Amino acid sequence: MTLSENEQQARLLVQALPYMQKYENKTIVVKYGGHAMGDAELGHAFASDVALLKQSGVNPIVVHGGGPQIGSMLKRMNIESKFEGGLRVTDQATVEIVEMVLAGSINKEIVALINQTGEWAIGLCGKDGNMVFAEKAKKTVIDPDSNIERILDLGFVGEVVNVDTTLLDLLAKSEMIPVIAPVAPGNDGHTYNINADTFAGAIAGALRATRLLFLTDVPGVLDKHGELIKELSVSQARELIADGTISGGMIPKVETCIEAIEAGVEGVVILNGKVKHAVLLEILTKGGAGTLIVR
Ligand SMILES: Nc1ncnc2c1ncn2[C@@H]1O[C@H](COP(=O)(O)OP(=O)(O)O)[C@@H](O)[C@H]1O
Ligand SMILES: CC(=O)N[C@@H](CCC(=O)OP(=O)(O)O)C(=O)O
Repeated sequence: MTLSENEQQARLLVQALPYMQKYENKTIVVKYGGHAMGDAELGHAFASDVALLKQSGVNPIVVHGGGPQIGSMLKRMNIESKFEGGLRVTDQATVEIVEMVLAGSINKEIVALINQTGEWAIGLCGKDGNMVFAEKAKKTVIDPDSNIERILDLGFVGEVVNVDTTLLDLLAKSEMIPVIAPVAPGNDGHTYNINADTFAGAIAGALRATRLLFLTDVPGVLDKHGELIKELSVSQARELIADGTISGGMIPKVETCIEAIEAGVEGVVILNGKVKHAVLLEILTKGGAGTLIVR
């Protein structure tokens, strides 16, 4: 016997109930990466997922990136840009563009998309409400030729040194959904450009979030045969980095996941932001959608 369309829809809605109960009043930080943006339909689907979570009693917080969008604006302005160790070398002219693109246009685009659903979003960056403070990143790399460790001077690239959750705690009790750009001040008065994954990890850690979701452009962490790994412990994740299965941009992402879990986040999920409604499928369905990393 085949189920009528009505019955199928009703079943789906009923199946979401235990997950709505599980996440009621819990904080879910969603990192929305620049590669997952750009498609209008996907953008609307993302905004409606976040809106639905808020409406069902969850406390969603969006942290967004915008690497490719910063890249195109720098190109339009004829400012050269390069990456070292996965981070954008950021001089004064670059940090001004980074702040303009991240805390300006991209932030407000996401806010507008969520507001169009009838929910209320508020656009912020680390500067608002003294939320995040940064200091100059102290990143080192091993020179492959000499095998000697060298310190990278990345200019105004920052590392998060403090998160004050006063504003976010206040917003959690309100109708507002925070949408945060990864830009923060330093005690030295400079503005710092922070990798959006790292920034999302720091926010989730400070809030002891129940879930931290990373929306990227692959289904999750893949094994040696390219198959999706549904669940990983911190130690298994470390082994996959050590044996080279996890490489490139996935290394800092998984390292951020590990740090977030060690800071008190219950579980981190890496999933494909190019799949429509990826957030809802992950949070409100049985199968989940990507790779769950837990302690
Ligand atoms: N084991 C792995 N599983 C999945 N992706 C991997 C793995 N190892 C390396 N990668 C690479 O990591 C990329 C995701 O990292 P990154 O490009 O930094 O994401 P984003 O720009 O979304 O933050 C994937 O597109 C893939 O090329
Ligand atoms: C220091 C550093 O590299 N900052 C990033 C911030 C944006 C970002 O991380 O965006 P995605 O998540 O889309 O990659 C940058 O300038 O590109």
